[in-house]
Amino acid sequence: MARDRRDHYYHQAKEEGYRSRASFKLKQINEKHKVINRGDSVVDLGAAPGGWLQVAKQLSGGKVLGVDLQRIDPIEGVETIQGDINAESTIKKIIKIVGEKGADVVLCDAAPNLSGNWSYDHARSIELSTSALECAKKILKPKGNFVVKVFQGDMFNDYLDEVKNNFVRVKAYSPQASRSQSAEIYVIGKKFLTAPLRKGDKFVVDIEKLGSSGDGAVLIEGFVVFVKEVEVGEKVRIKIADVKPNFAFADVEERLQKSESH
Ligand SMILES: C[S@@+](CC[C@H](N)C(=O)[O-])C[C@H]1O[C@@H](n2cnc3c(N)ncnc32)[C@H](O)[C@@H]1O
Repeated sequence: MARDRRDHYYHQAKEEGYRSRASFKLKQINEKHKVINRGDSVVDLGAAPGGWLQVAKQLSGGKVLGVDLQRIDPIEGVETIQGDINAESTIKKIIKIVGEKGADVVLCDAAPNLSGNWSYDHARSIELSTSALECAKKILKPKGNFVVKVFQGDMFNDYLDEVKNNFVRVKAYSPQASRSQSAEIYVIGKKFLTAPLRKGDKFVVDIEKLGSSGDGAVLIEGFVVFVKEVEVGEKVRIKIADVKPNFAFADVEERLQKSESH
C-alpha cells in the first residue's frame, strides 16, 4: 500500500514534468502551512536534482536559489550554487545572490548518505539540520519562514526546541507524499524572530515605560525583545539579548509593572 503510494508520486512526477517525487512533499507542506507566498525569494539547501526548486519557482515567481554538493541541471528562472551548506564560502555566495536584506524563505530537504544504522543516520541528519538552521539564521529576513527535513530519533525534541528559540510558530509535519518513507519529518518554523541586527540598522524603540536606562523588554516591529544597555532618549542603539517566542505585549507590561513595584 505504502509502496503503491510512492510509485504513484513517482509516476505523477514524471507526468507533470517534475524532477523528483519530492516535489509533492513541498506542495503538500505549502498547502498546509503556507510557507511560500507570491513574490517571495526562496533559498533551497540540498536542492538537487531540483524538484523543490521547480515547485518553489511556481509558487513564488520570485528569486529562487538552489544549493547542493551536486551540480543541478539548469531550471528557467532559478539560480544555483554548487557547494557545501557547512562552508562559510557557500553562505557568502548565497548572500551575494539574495542580497544583504536576506531571503523570505529557506528550505532544506538535504539528507546524509544513509548507512542503514538508525542511530548513526539520525545523528548525521540532526547535524545537517543544525547546519541548515545556522545557515537560515544568517540568510533569512526578519519574519521569514523555514522548512527542514529531519530523521526522527532521540535528539529530535532538542532540535525542535532549538527551532522554537528562533521562530514564533513551530510545527513538525509529515506530508502524505513522505508518510510511508523511513523516519523523515519536516520541521516548519514560521516568522523568524532572531534576525541579527545588521550594521547600520536603526530602531526607534519605545522605552518610556522602562523609566530609566538599563535592561528591559520592548516591542520592536511586532517582536518582543529583551534589550541591554538602552538609554532613555530618542533613537537608541539596542542589543538583542534574548527573544521569547509567543510572548505577548501584555506579558511585557506585566513584567514592567512587577519591576516598578519592586
Ligand atoms: C533528497 S535530496 C533533495 C531532493 C530535492 N528536494 C528535490 O526535490 O529534488 C538531498 C540532497 O541533499 C544534498 N546534500 C547533502 N548534504 C549536503 C551539504 N552538506 N551541502 C549541500 N547539499 C547537501 C545531497 O547532495 C542531495 O542532493
